[in-house]
Amino acid sequence: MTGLRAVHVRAPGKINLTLRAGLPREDGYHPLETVFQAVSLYEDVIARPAEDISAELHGRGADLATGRENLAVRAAELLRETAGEDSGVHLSITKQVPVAGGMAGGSADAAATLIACDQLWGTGLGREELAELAAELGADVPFALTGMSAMGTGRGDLISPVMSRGQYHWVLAIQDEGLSTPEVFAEFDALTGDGPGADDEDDARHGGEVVSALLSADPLVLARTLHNDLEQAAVSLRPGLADVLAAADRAGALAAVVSGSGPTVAALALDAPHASSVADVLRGAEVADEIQVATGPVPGARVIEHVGRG
Ligand SMILES: C[C@](O)(CO)[C@H](O)COP(=O)(O)OP(=O)(O)OC[C@H]1O[C@@H](n2ccc(N)nc2=O)[C@H](O)[C@@H]1O
Ligand SMILES: Nc1ncnc2c1ncn2[C@@H]1O[C@H](COP(=O)(O)OP(=O)(O)OP(=O)(O)O)[C@@H](O)[C@H]1O
Repeated sequence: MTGLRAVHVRAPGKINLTLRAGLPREDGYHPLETVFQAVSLYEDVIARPAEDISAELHGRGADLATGRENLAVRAAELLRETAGEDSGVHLSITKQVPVAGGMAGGSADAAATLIACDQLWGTGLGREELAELAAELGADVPFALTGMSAMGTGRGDLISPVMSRGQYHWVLAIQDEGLSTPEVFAEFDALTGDGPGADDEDDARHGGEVVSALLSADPLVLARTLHNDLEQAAVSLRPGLADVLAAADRAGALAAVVSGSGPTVAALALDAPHASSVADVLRGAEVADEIQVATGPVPGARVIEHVGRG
């Protein structure tokens, strides 16, 4: 124990700029090649010393489970066990990232919790060991630690940072009712059969295109590279998403793509004023429950405040 009274950590949601998925492996996971960008919708976790591990949720997640079903609680338990710690923590989590929205909100909670508890308990584990725990918790958790822009391979959990120039402006079309990630992957399998997958020659080229687009700082160049292999599966489960994609196009977005397993649609704009005008048009089109603007890339899970000893 460090004697700290509280640690506040913030972690971002993500968009998959490009995502290529292959055929399922023996463990059921799909090999991925994806380029992530962390965006300015955040999860805030405040960790305070307590006897046991518990959580309370505010914002979007107010009705989510606060027991072991919660990925943040599992993150605290895993860290406690790994570090041989015997103290507990109370987690106060404020969610901005849509729940089950394909933007990895639960993963951001888990990443923020690992950092917050590590600081609170003074576990002495390094960033690399925390990244290993992150991968145990879920495929999207390691990226939430790293943030910015990165390539994800393996299950999407092997992260290599990617250079990016400039800020990109996004309009996010958010739905109240989420999609289940395993169901979207199962629909992807049903639609692809044993067709081509991530080990296609084209795929490596595609990831490379996004990487050079990010160096250009030009949203028009990035727009041409957005792609998601899971989009068709998400649209098949939620046909209304086709209307969102079409409405984003009509609203003048440079390009739009379903993020990860959906249902959030991310539409790329030229700059901040353009994002605000695309957002207004999309609100008027009434194709989503909520429209938000966000920018990226932004940093991964980081400490905002330590509340001192005393
Ligand atoms: C769709 C993405 O958001 C893209 O970044 C991620 O691949 C999903 O990552 P995640 O939600 O952290 O996924 P996990 O919690 O590890 O896995 C949930 C379920 O999603 C499916 N899953 C996930 C990742 C992956 N590479 N292949 C999969 O098939 C599996 O059915 C798995 O049981
Ligand atoms: N802290 C948490 N926040 C949100 N969901 C959580 C959390 N812990 C567990 N869950 C469960 O996980 C499910 C998906 O969570 P999440 O919001 O991370 O979805 P997602 O953004 O689609 O994830 P991904 O993009 O990583 O697939 C939720 O429906 C919920 O049941």
